[in-house]
Parts: sequence; structure tokens; C-alpha cells
Amino acid sequence: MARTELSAPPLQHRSPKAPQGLALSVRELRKVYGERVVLDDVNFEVAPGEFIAIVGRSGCGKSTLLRLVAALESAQAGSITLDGESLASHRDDVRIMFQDARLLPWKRVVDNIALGLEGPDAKTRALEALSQVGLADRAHEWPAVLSGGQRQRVALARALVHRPRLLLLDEPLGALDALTRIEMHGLIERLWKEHGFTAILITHDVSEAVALADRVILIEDHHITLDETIALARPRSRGNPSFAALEERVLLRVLQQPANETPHEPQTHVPSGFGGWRFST
Ligand SMILES: Nc1ncnc2c1ncn2[C@@H]1O[C@H](COP(=O)(O)OP(=O)(O)OP(=O)(O)O)[C@@H](O)[C@H]1O
Repeated sequence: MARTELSAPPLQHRSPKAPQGLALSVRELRKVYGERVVLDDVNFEVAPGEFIAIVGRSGCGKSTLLRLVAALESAQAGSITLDGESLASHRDDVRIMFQDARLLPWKRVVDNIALGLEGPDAKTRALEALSQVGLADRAHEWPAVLSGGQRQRVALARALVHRPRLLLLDEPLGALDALTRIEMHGLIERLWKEHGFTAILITHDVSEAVALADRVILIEDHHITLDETIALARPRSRGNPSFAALEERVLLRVLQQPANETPHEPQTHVPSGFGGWRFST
């Protein structure tokens, strides 16, 4: 496989002020619904500040895995740790964003973002976050008058205002048109670089995964069967032949036509400890 334009390690571009992203370790994870095994012996590691995309056919367990990392559900076996500690220890460091923005329609945009913030500067912080996603001029409007893409920008601001160290993205661009998606890729990548959080993105769009992620993980048959490093310099160009080659390679694997190379082995063990933490957006 062609691998050109080697990128720098994820954190080298970051501002020294950015909080460090959390390291994630998933070990021997098993999730079953009734008789249905969804995940079995799933193992992977995510380095602080790394951007991971998870792909796989519909129903393979991507959202289930993210919900387990978000402690919205618990597993039958295995462990998930953040910086070697339980999920409960980092409940305030993790935020999740979904395909629908889930804004409260009776609150203005800025008040949706300020929800859950405390202190006299809550509104100022909410306005700053809104400005970071390019919507400062829509602060006092109702969510209903925004476009789908704008609503997702608000959802992103609502997550970022809490300065997460791990951002979980469950197909956040799935309902947007192709042009808006590409604009959002640029925005997400810029904010990831500036804020320094670790990011885990679920997507059906292999091109999106290759555009954004340091690594793409494939789930099939309850396991991780591919863990592919995307060693392309950022910002990435879809017109680049190396981009197209990587996209094709991952897509062929998703379609169950293995390429010639062997998937990466699962990575090393770190201390375990499973705990729950409160969900909030
Ligand atoms: N609460 C639940 N109860 C029972 N089965 C569930 C539950 N949640 C998910 N499942 C099942 O687990 C499997 C994995 O679902 P999941 O939503 O994680 O897949 P996915 O890869 O995210 O799919 P998609 O790409 O279509 O969103 C599916 O077979 C689904 O029906």
C-alpha cells in the first residue's frame, strides 16, 4: 500500500495551552443483548489527542461501542479505562455528539450552549464557543430557524464549552449534505487541533474517516478486524492519489474483500477498571 506524506504525531500541532486529551484503553470487551453477541473480545488503545474513526457495516456494533465508552451502557465483560482510571473518574472530561443536535427548542441558541454551565461567565463562555464554530451572530435565535448544519455546529459548541478531553462523535454529520459535511470536516479538524481533545468518530463514510482520522478501525463479526494508520499530512486533499488509495483500501475491507496486507495486531495492556459516569451533552 502506498503511504506518502507522513504526518507528524497528533499533538505536535497543538497550542501549549490546550488540555491534554485522554488516553483510552479498551480490553477484552464483550457486549451481548439477550442472545445476540454484538462485541466480543474487543481490544484497542487510543493515545492522548489521537483522532480515531470507527467504521463497519450497519448493525456491527459501532454505536454500542461508543455508548459503552460514554458509560451510557455497561458491558458483560472487559474493561474501559481513561488515562488508566475508571470512566467514573473522568465523567466531566467526556462529551458525546449525535446525528441529531438534540437542542432544546424553547431555549435560544446561546442558552442551549450555556446549559449546565455554572458561574457568572457562563453566557460569555457560551458565546465564545459559538464564535469558535462561526455562529456568533445567531446566538439569540431559536434552534428551529437554523439549518441542519448550523444546528450541528451549535451541538459542537455545546460540547466544546465544557473543554472535553475526549469527544465522542456518533455519526454527527450523517444527515448533512455533501458540501456541508466537507465544511464540517474542516471545522472539526481545526477545533481538534486547537483544543487537543482525543476524538472518536463513528461514520458510514470511509472518505470522511480517511479525511479526519489518524487511525481507522473496522468492526466486523463482533471484533476489530482492521486498525489502519492514516499517515497522510494534514490538511488532507481528496484529490491526492495517496488519499484515494487509502480510501479504496479501507472501503474494500469494509465490503469484506480483504486487501493483501495483514491487519494490525491488538495493542498492549494497560491497567483496567470499569465504572460508570453521568451522560451529559
Ligand atoms: N438496546 C438494544 N437492545 C437490543 N439490541 C440492541 C440494542 N442496541 C443495539 N442493539 C443491536 O446491537 C447491534 C448493534 O447495534 P449498533 O447500533 O451498535 O450498530 P451500528 O454499527 O452502530 O449500526 P448503524 O451503522 O446502522 O448505526 C444491532 O444488531 C442492534 O439491533
